[in-house]
Amino acid sequence: MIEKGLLIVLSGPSGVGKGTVRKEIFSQENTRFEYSISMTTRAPREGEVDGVDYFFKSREEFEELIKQGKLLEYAEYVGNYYGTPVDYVRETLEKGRDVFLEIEVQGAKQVREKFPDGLFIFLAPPSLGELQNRIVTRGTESEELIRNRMNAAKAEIEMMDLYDYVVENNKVEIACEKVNSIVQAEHCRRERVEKRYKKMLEVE
Ligand SMILES: Nc1ncnc2c1ncn2[C@@H]1O[C@H](COP(=O)(O)OP(=O)(O)OP(=O)(O)O)[C@@H](O)[C@H]1O
Ligand SMILES: Nc1nc2c(ncn2[C@@H]2O[C@H](COP(=O)(O)O)[C@@H](O)[C@H]2O)c(=O)[nH]1
Repeated sequence: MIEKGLLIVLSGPSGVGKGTVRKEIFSQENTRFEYSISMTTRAPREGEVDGVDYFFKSREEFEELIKQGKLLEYAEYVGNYYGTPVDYVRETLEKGRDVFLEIEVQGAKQVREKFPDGLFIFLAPPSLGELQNRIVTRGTESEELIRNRMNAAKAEIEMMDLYDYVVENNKVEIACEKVNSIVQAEHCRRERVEKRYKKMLEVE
């Protein structure tokens, strides 16, 4: 069996705290994941840096990437394209490194079809009221965009059953601990399967 990295997908509605949880996990010294930077046609927010937060693209550039098959998944979300670069993900997994995607649910569904062995975690808000409160407090979206994102959130929350795990983001540190534990448990499970498989091959 070829040793490959684990594909970890963190998904959930806008404003639930995916970015906050991901940044906290990546700031921890023992983190072994590689973050896949997404492509988007959304305009950069204040402080966002091209190649760090996203690869910012025009619609034409993005549609060209779709045509060339350069995206593992992509979705049109509230008027903008978002997508995951396929080469980076495949090359990093081949090196045996874990890849961490932070994406919305339409994209996560596509990844599940291509990587059924991935680990899919849904980050859930304590309530819709708190979700709205977080998007409003972040202060990055207009009232209209907040309404659109909240409408999308209701449909996204209905999809949480499709995930391997649901983690409620009430306290950031606890949500991070849970995500880390889920990943660790998945690695242990894989090691056990691998050992059993090797043993079986020895016997034959
Ligand atoms: N557990 C939490 N308790 C209170 N506030 C939180 C919590 N987690 C995140 N936040 C705040 O909620 C807001 C949204 O968080 P964040 O930007 O990480 O969400 P997101 O899911 O990545 O959003 P998007 O999908 O739109 O990128 C931020 O202002 C963040 O500081
Ligand atoms: N399907 C994908 N969704 C993505 C990707 N990168 C980010 N996202 C998600 O889009 C929404 C909106 O993001 P924002 O930065 O404009 O707030 C959010 O849920 C992100 O997680 C991607 O590559 N593919």
